[in-house]
Amino acid sequence: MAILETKNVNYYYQDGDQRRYILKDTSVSFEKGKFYTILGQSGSGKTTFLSLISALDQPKEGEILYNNENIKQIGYEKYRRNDIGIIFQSYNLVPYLTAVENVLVPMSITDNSLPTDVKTVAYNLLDYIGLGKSKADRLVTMLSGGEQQRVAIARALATNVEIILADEPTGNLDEEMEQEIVTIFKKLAHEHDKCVIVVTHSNEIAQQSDQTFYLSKGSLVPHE
Ligand SMILES: Nc1ncnc2c1ncn2[C@@H]1O[C@H](COP(=O)(O)OP(=O)(O)OP(=O)(O)O)[C@@H](O)[C@H]1O
Repeated sequence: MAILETKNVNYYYQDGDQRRYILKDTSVSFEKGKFYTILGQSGSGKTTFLSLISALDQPKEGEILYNNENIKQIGYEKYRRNDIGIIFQSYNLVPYLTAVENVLVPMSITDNSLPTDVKTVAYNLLDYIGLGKSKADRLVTMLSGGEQQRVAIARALATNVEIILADEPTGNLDEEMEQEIVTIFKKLAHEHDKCVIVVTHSNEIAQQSDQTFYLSKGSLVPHE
């Protein structure tokens, strides 16, 4: 069963009296336990699509369903707070906080029920993702790019969400680090039953995913 679905989603920018369509009648569905990639040329609308399923922006027409419920009904803010984790190319961590403090931020605002000892959960998550206690207690600006992106992944997982969304998560990383991050995404999907959706330019990453969609001329087409 689909955990996330778009139904006849349209998105366009108004250019004078013309509408420039970025997404046209887009209907796709995503399941738990799968690692998806979205490929497409620069400017094709990949980030736009991700911002719609992240509820950072809203479709002009059509619906986005989480567990069969329109995210508009759930409430965009509530959906963002409780149901998804987002990872950005530039990490978007809070620079004056330590790694573990960054992971604690979403835990303090979610409505999801979490264990009482959230700090232990945060340390365990960082450890799972490859950052031990000494790095967890370091200011994030004192960590390497790859380590910062691991913190961002731990932060995305901290509220126990089922959907992980990432926009060019390895865009700032070297190949070795990229592979390590991709391995984490695969594990999250296959061992922890998450739905992982990654926007990327990389065919190498796409080849490692369970399903690739190619975005072109407003359509998201499954890629064999
Ligand atoms: N505020 C805006 N007003 C008008 N056009 C916009 C606006 N924001 C984005 N666009 C256009 O929408 C199109 C899709 O942008 P988007 O960032 O989603 O593409 P992308 O596939 O993620 O590109 P890239 O791979 O380069 O990041 C682009 O042509 C962009 O110029």
